[in-house]
Amino acid sequence: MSDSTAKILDGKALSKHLIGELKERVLACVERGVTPCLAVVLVGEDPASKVYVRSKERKAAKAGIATKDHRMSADTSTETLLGVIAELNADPAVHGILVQLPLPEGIDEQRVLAAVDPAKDVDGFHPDNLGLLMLGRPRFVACTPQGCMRLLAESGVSPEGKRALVIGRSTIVGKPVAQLLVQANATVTVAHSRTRDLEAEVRQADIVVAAVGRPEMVPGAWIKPGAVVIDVGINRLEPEQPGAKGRLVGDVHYASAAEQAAAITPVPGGVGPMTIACLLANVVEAAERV
Ligand SMILES: Nc1nc(=O)c2c([nH]1)NC[C@@H]1CN(c3ccc(C(=O)N[C@@H](CCC(=O)O)C(=O)O)cc3)C=[N+]21
Repeated sequence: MSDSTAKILDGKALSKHLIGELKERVLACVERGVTPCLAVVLVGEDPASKVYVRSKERKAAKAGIATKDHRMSADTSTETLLGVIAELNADPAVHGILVQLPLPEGIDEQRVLAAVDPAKDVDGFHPDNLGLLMLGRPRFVACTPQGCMRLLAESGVSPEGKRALVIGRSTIVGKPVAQLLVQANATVTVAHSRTRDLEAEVRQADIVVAAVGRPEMVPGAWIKPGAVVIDVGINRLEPEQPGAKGRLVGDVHYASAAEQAAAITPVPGGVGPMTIACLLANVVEAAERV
């Protein structure tokens, strides 16, 4: 018998609400003669990336944000890509620049990310913006970590004084979300592939942020009763029938975790849509600063 009482942190609904709220700010920009514009740079043919990019562009349009698409072939050189970024940096009509990751093999990702004008770095991946976050003076904060914090706020549980566990230490999610949790006065542990006893860490955590990209790796039985679970993983399982589409699951086993947790994000419909809403909010912020 399931006695699931977990509050479902509905990222899809919340992101709709946030994008709706952006419309007014976009209008205020437009009245000053500034139409917020996001340039999206997509290198190569990764089908999943194409889906994300399309979804971003559709939602941008809903908020009244313009988008400029730059598709480049997978064999593009780092130099050519740097040239495109220099043009976008210099273009006053462009307020935000997003270079879709991962970049194809052979492109120097660090050089590319560092080349984006930090004032247009709506992904928050430029070393300046990562540094400002570390200093507690954030300018652009990476979108997925921001989305996680927004969903955590939605749970009604304050991170202050709580034990927070971040599983994963990537530059785009794990590290920045750990930093945001520290700034929210949580006691933060970062677990990763070399962590000796992940189960023991999870069992102690009042807040779990899972960002490893391994389908259902955290069983619900590990979740401390009353914890808040923020699941960043978006993993597509092998389809049950050939030709069918596999199911999307998170890094946490949702059904069993929902029986333990006070609040939990679903996959899909949790962190993913919030990432896009936060990206668009960053674009509007960049345009407002002009
Ligand atoms: N520079 C850069 N910035 C990014 O923010 C970035 C990136 N590169 N590369 C790829 C990842 C992935 N990403 C997602 C955003 C939303 C959903 C999303 O909304 N997913 C839906 C499900 C979509 C589906 O059905 O496939 C959901 O979770 O409900 C997923 C993935 C942003 N990324």
